[in-house]
Amino acid sequence: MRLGLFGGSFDPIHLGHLIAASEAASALNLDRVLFVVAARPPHKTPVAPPEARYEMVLLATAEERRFFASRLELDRPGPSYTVDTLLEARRLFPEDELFFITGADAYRDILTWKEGHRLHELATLVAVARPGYALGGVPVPVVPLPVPEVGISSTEIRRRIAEGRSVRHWVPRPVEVYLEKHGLYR
Ligand SMILES: Nc1ncnc2c1ncn2[C@@H]1O[C@H](COP(=O)(O)OP(=O)(O)OP(=O)(O)O)[C@@H](O)[C@H]1O
Ligand SMILES: O=C(O)c1ccc[n+]([C@@H]2O[C@H](COP(=O)([O-])O)[C@@H](O)[C@H]2O)c1
Repeated sequence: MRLGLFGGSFDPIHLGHLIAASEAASALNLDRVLFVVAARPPHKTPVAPPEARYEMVLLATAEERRFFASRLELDRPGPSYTVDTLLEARRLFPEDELFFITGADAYRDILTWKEGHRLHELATLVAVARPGYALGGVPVPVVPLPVPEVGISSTEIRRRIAEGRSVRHWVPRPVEVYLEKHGLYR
């Protein structure tokens, strides 16, 4: 099995993530993509609690056969280091070929990540394009993946909600309902 792990804070998950994951799945012929919710990202402090971000990922991935929400980093104490996630994934799925997918912008700092210089030995690293960021300039071997440019970010979604503006069509409809129901980011 060719297994993709899409790492992110997902605060909240949005259409930019889903389009990138779908392009990666097609381009790399992935059987499954697990959306790995960074419970305690080492480099930033999410606004919504981990369980809420995970529930939104569950809602957003429910209708796509190949997409799954992953609790790997929620059920592990301490900071959510990618090296620990890849080692655990290799233990859980020893037969699978692993692909770790995230934005090209995130990889530019990869040498500051825990054991960042050796992550490419644990999985094929896939860097999806993001508007405003060049695909090059990553200091370790990665597979660059051009995807349709979607200028949506979680930061912009949180800002719009705080300003009382709609996020209709920025996130899947069930996520929009969840955000309203729980009053997140107001
Ligand atoms: N619109 C997008 N197109 C392509 N990649 C994206 C897009 N939005 C996010 N990504 C990538 O997906 C990964 C996980 O994203 P993350 O959960 O941090 O969302 P984000 O929108 O970047 O959040 P924030 O605005 O809070 O920093 C990141 O590496 C990011 O670069
Ligand atoms: O392992 C680390 O030290 C590390 C440091 C920074 C970021 N990451 C991972 O990079 C991915 C993208 O991060 P972000 O902030 O864009 O959501 C996500 O899976 C993070 O857990 C990992």
